[in-house]
Amino acid sequence: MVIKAQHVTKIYRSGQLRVEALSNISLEIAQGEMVAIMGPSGCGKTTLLNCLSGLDTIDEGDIYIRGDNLRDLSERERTAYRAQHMGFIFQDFNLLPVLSAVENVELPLLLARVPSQKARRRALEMLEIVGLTERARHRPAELSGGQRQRVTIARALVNSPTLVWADEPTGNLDSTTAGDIMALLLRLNQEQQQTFVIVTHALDIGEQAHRIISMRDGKIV
Ligand SMILES: Nc1ncnc2c1ncn2[C@@H]1O[C@H](COP(=O)(O)OP(=O)(O)OP(=O)(O)O)[C@@H](O)[C@H]1O
Repeated sequence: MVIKAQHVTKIYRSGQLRVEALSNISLEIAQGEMVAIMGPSGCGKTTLLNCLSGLDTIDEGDIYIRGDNLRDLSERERTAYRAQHMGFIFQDFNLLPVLSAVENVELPLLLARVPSQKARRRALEMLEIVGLTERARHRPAELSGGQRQRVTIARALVNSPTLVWADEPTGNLDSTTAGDIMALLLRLNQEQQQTFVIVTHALDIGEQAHRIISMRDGKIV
């Protein structure tokens, strides 16, 4: 199992308020699986993704990524682990506005000290895979929403992560573009055996995954 969660509870506290966002969640996700996390607004989907990926900490339970208990890793180790083994696709893109598409995509490689020529080659390869070769020199502001999302995907996958986390990857795209993006993720999942965990509201997107994890009120149902 690539991911194993056992009895995970996550509580948000602010002042007197206490929200149990995850209640006693246990799950397993296998290498190469594409899993969709679905459920109504506020049920804890984003929280689950943030906790499983180690972006956020949990209050009770254990999360194992490829056998390593996240609890046993320091903040710095978890950050390094994410940089090496994980890719993130979020809805608000997080692209750097002053960099071109290819510069945005090669950034994770340069941060990992890959030589610049090699990084550029690999970034252009990824842009070709997502069908954006012609837009490589454009900045995010000069791209459409769907094109920006494809740059985000190229950047998330450029260092061949074993695990890819996507939070509403098609959230603000029209249904045709959303379908194209999902087809792209499915193809990459098949070709490269990467594991995908996708949070989505859209049933037509979720149904294309290998498995749907349904949540309600912080629990898996
Ligand atoms: N930083 C926070 N502090 C306090 N409560 C929070 C915080 N983040 C989320 N919550 C609460 O935790 C619960 C789960 O939120 P989460 O964002 O995980 O839900 P979601 O299923 O992703 O929702 P949506 O589909 O609307 O994005 C909600 O009740 C939310 O209000």
